[in-house]
Amino acid sequence: MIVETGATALFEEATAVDERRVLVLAGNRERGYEALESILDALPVPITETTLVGPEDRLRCEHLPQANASELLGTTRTVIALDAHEGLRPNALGKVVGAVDGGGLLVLLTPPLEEWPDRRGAFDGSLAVPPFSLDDVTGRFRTRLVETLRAHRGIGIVDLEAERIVDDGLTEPAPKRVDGSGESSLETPSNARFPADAYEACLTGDQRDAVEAFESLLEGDTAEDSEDQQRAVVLEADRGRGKSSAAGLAAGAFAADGLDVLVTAPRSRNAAELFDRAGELLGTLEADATIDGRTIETGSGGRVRYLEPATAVERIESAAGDDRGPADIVIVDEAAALPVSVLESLLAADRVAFATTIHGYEGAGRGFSVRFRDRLAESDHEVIERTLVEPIRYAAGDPVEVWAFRALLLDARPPVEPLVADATPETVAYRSLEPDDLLADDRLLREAFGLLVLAHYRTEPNDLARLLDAPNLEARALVHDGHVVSVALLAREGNLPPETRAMMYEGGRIRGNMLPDVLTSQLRDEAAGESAGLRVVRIATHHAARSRGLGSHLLERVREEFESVVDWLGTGFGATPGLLEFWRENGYRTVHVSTTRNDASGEYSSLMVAPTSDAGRKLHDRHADWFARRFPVLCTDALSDLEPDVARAVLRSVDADAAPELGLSAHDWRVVAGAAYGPGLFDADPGPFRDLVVRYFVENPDDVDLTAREERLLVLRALQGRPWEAVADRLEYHSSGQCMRALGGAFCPLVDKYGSDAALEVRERFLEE
Ligand SMILES: CC(=O)SCCNC(=O)CCNC(=O)[C@H](O)C(C)(C)COP(=O)(O)OP(=O)(O)OC[C@H]1O[C@@H](n2cnc3c(N)ncnc32)[C@H](O)[C@@H]1OP(=O)(O)O
Ligand SMILES: Nc1ncnc2c1ncn2[C@@H]1O[C@H](COP(=O)(O)OP(=O)(O)OP(=O)(O)O)[C@@H](O)[C@H]1O
Repeated sequence: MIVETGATALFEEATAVDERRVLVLAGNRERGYEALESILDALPVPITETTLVGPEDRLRCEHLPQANASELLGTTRTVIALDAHEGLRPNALGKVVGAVDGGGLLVLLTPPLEEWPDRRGAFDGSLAVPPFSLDDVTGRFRTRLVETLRAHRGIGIVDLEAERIVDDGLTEPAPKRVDGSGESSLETPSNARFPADAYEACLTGDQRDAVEAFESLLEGDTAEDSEDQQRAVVLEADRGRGKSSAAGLAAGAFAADGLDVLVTAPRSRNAAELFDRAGELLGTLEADATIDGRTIETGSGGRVRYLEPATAVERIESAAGDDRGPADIVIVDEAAALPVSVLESLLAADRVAFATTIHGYEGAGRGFSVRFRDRLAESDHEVIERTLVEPIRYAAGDPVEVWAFRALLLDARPPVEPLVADATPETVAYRSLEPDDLLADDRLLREAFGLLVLAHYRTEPNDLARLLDAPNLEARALVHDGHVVSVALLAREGNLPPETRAMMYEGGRIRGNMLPDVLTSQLRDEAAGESAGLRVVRIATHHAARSRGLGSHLLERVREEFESVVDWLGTGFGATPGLLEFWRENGYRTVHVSTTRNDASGEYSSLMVAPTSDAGRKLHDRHADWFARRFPVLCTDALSDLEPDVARAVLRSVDADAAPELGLSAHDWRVVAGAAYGPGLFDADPGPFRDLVVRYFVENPDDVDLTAREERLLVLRALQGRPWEAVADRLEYHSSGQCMRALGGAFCPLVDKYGSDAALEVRERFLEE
């Protein structure tokens, strides 16, 4: 009874101020469900607007397991109940909170709050990385979560055991001012090309501006507009600012104008709001629209339809060069939740819009900003950006948003620039970021986590829990005046018992242990997990203090601290020439490049090792040899599309001692020298050329002087076997013939450097002529 009354009061307050509230039902799980059912009966919320997120489908409403919480991204629910009794995935909490409507309620079913931190759940199992066990996983993330639940406004807590409302969660807000100004400012822009109804449907000025930005995707937008100019619109906002709706209003306006709009999002459901707004607008415009699931067709021949990302990419790619393409306009919703490689492929469309969330789930989807924005800037698209700030789903200042940002550190930021601008290796102190210190010092935690989030493709709320609770992880930092300027996340790997190694070798899966896992299961080295290692999972330097040696200083200090207790230091990351160079400079050497692109970053991953003991050296040396040997064959197979500059940097980052011995016969040398100095042809027998190229890059001799263009030619033609025309085109040679001569020329210094007597004889013979 008291529970229903409390929940009703909380719900009424939420509705009155268009904010959200949280209700925690802490105690026995069955009691929690009984309370939840009576609350749902008491609240004036239809079952169709309620979702239960948890392991079992126990209520009559929609049900999702925590693992599928992504389905809620971009949707709006009035009540969501989250059952955390069998464990809580921090990512799921982030996604769930963002989907609750203003005037809505998030109900958390938890164990008694005092006991919750010590209760291990399914997510904790994922943190128990061998050789550690579940007992080694701590409960600090939940300790912190409980503290925030108790401390923040707008959160009611019920102790089910004591049948007591511990905190009613009411904030007793002042009655809302009725603000008419918002309405009047929403005028249709002058010279608008979309119908006025599209603007009148907007709820905030920001949303109106966002809709207006879409007008740039119309043909002939400006006097100087050329039809060929590619254009892109980027909408960024925190959750619930109405960006999907803005995209929907624009989509409706395009379709009313007879245009074909292709919408894609990670899941069809994520585009629900977009389709609702498009359909409503077309209804208002009386555009004779027919709606069939995720396809709307208008009387003027326009259309808005949803396609899965993979299908959308396929259609766009197969229509490349086609005048009309698969659609006039492509809209990508929840873009940050898609892999960069998919976003890049979507950029093949001439007119494209991306709507994306800045803070709010999956570690703020920083990938979009960190990697994709650069690629967008490099593309031929003229980009218009809009940021939506004013909240729509709930009122500004919503206490639940404040709580979620803090509890999951969704808005964590590195220190502001002036605090670290003067940092140099001489001014900083090296320190361990012990989980207890992070728990006790929220500023330190925010700075360190904020730096990791900003610098990396995807840092999620789950990573916050890992940082605080995973037994295999350590964090180290450089601090300047107490502020974090460089941070490294380290994982202990290897040191695995024989049974675990055998299990991996026989195809079993293991948590964590990225390097031993790949070296054992893919590269068939059963002993790879025996030695102890430390992998640098992530490293980041504050953007205001990069290129001053801080990153290198941090790696040096890490090495000093750990070299006597591990056999190797290692790392694995999306390979770019700059990063490969950074790691190489710091003594790490490549032993493997993944044979598929990383789903999130779109790059091939490079694995590097810096040995610190004899055992580590043996492990490194055998893998470096194997890698140098297999690389040329991979270049015409899985790595045939590796960027030439990455291939150059990868080979240069292999230990020079692993440079393969040249087993070229006298005849092989005559073929190579004949092509370099005489009339011979590379195409007749590419094998010996390849060996020579690998040897050259890995050994990286000072006395051979090839230009970057010549080296790219060696990669593209000699290693990857790409057709002459394509290579000539890419490297801007006038013709295939010129490209062939250039390749011969590039081999001359290699023949001079490595050639056997047979090779030098050939050279002399042609030089004399
Ligand atoms: C496992 C991983 O975490 S890999 C991912 C590494 N982290 C990131 O990419 C996040 C963003 N980048 C950063 O935070 C920093 O650039 C770091 C951590 C890579 C390097 O930190 P810094 O303090 O700048 O390192 P430091 O000054 O010792 O070395 C810089 C050198 O590394 C190389 N380098 C590092 N990153 C890049 C890059 N993206 N592009 C080109 N060169 C690079 C360059 O040689 C650079 O020297 P330069 O500026 O004189 O050309
Ligand atoms: N112009 C509008 N007319 C009617 N409802 C709107 C409008 N704009 C936004 N809303 C409502 O506000 C809520 C948030 O809007 P929307 O889903 O477009 O925001 P979003 O920024 O895309 O959010 P998310 O990041 O969660 O996807 C939804 O419930 C939506 O129905």
